[in-house]
Amino acid sequence: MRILKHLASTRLSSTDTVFTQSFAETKQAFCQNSDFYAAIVDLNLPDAPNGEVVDFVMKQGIPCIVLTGDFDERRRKQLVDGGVVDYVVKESRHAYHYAMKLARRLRTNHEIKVLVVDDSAMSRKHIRNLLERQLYNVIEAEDGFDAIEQMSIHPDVRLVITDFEMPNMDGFKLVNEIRRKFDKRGLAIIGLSSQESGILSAQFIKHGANDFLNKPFYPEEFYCRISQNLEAIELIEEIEDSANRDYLTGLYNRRAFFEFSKQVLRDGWAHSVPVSFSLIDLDNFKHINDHYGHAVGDYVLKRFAEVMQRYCEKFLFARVGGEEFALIMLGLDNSKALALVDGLRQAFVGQAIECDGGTFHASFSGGVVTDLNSNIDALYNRADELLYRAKEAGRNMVLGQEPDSD
Ligand SMILES: Nc1nc2c(ncn2[C@@H]2O[C@H](COP(=O)(O)OP(=O)(O)OP(=O)(O)O)[C@@H](O)[C@H]2O)c(=O)[nH]1
Repeated sequence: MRILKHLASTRLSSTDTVFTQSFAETKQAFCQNSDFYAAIVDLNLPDAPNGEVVDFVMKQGIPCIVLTGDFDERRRKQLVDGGVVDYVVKESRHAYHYAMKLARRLRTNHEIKVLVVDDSAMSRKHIRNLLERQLYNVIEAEDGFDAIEQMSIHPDVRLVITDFEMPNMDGFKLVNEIRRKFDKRGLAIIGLSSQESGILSAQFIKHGANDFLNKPFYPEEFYCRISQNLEAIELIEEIEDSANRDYLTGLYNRRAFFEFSKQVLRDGWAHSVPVSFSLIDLDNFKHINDHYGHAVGDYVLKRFAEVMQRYCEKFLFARVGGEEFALIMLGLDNSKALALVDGLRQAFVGQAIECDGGTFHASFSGGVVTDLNSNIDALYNRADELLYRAKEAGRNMVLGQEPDSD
């Protein structure tokens, strides 16, 4: 219980967790809370020594993870066949981590689309049942052509589980086809086969699959492979996201901004809507650092980022330099974009920044330009000229372009 409480506080910190130590306490907890989304249960409780709690939890319609001290194959099979999400043996600390991780996944699995491709309806149904037990969002396809069509309808599928032997198009060909459009960073593919040939697994992987499972498989093995492959994708996403972010403010960094803004410009051009661009530079920032200290300077940058997140959430923005920020606004003409950035300025100036010596107010200057057909470098240079003029004219102001150049 101590280990579970510790893990819950670190790994499920955003979830309310209720701990019970007997069957009676468990029933009471269900009377008091109607919104549990998962349960981790021990089979042996002082007042319910034979796993009675499992039936009780499952009757409430809650996914149930068994975490037990005994490995009994007959019991394991009975529970897994009966619908528990997983049967985890408390062999090591890792087992507790695994159960917690699984509980955390159950909260978000409904957002993950899994495409199951198999010409056998029975096999599809079996895999669907296993996946739905862990609350995944399942889509089915009965052959390769159907699978390709389903992928075009659901491009947000994160995992494809495909059989090898299928009419019209085998598993290898399908993996090849899918990989033309979807790379390994965003989509995992697991191949399946009941053929004895050991070479199949290597061939599946060479054709672009991430993993392979021989049929028939233990449900636990199936679940381990699924979560491992999905975790690998999520990890890549996290790494990519942190490479795109500025460490101090959490906003996009300069490289990401320049990359993503190309698409915004393309969208503006394709839909013939204006695109406005603003360059923003905090005023007298050297003085803030010199006078209040570098830590306060950092704090000001973070506070500004927060205001920007609130004010500009619909648009793409980033910290593009030390105290320099950029914002690209699809669909706003120059006067609307100017009003938005000036509103941002007023909101920021209105905030008192607290520090050891009391409070002070910081400001920024900005330039806003608009163009339908310009590239990002040209917009940047023109906004920079306006920003320079705003600094020259006394700071704490935002300048738009002359009306006839909109
Ligand atoms: N605290 C802190 N300071 C930074 C960071 N990045 C850049 N700076 C500082 O920001 C200051 C920018 O100074 P300047 O370019 O002279 O501009 P300024 O003082 O804002 O003056 P104007 O732009 O003309 O209003 C420099 O002193 C940099 O060291 C950062 O991440 N944290």
